[in-house]
Amino acid sequence: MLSAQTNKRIGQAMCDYSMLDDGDHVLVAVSGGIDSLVLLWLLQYWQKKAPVSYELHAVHIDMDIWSPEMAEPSPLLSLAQQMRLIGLELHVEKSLPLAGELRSCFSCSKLRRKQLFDLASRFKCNKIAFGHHRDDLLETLFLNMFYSGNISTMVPRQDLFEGRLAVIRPLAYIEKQEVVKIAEDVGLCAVGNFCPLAGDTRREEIQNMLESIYARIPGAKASLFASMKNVREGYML
Ligand SMILES: Nc1ncnc2c1ncn2[C@@H]1O[C@H](COP(=O)(O)OP(=O)(O)OP(=O)(O)O)[C@@H](O)[C@H]1O
Repeated sequence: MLSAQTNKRIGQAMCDYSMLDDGDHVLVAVSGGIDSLVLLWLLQYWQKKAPVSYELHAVHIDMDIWSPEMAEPSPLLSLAQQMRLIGLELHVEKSLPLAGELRSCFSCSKLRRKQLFDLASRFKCNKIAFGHHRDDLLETLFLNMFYSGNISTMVPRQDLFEGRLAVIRPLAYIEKQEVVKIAEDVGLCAVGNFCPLAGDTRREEIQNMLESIYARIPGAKASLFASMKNVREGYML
């Protein structure tokens, strides 16, 4: 189900950033997208063979976008089906209202992040796992350079609140296509995304740009990824 190479890369990321420790309680943020479903399956799969013992708490924030008039089934029903396949319970929490703010990807994800942090504290979790992978990290690097004028990305591990909580991204070293392959092998399916704002056009633009670079320059993706670990500060402005 997990190729040796993919397994090795996930293990390397876990090890490089000490992602899991004995006694950890990990809140796994499950959107219903394929990345976080694979993440949850994977953390459960690793639980059986990891040298450390940890607990998983799968949590979904219901963004309350679906309505019965929509042609497709409720995402919560589809999500319940995926959870049966994984064999874990899912805690579903209604999203907090966006107080006076216009709905945008930025405002929704900021609020969701805060809500997940609060839930981690409520469930006594010391880690939160997100489903971001290597392609997400690379795209964010370019998004930040092109639109915010800084060189940064999402890190595989980020310690917050004086170390009381750590955000971890166990898929940080594997590519989207490896995530999709795991999903196919396990039989996981992404749940429909009904957000009218779905499809981040800036991110899509960067994705297209990177895809065309990867197609033209062999090894460019690996090299770009390696460069994030090899910043020569003395040669920056
Ligand atoms: N509604 C949600 N409830 C819980 N966690 C979420 C939710 N939306 C996003 N997340 C978390 O944030 C991560 C990144 O969010 P993003 O919006 O990029 O996800 P996505 O592309 O919709 O789904 P996925 O990353 O699971 O394929 C997800 O992998 C997941 O861990």
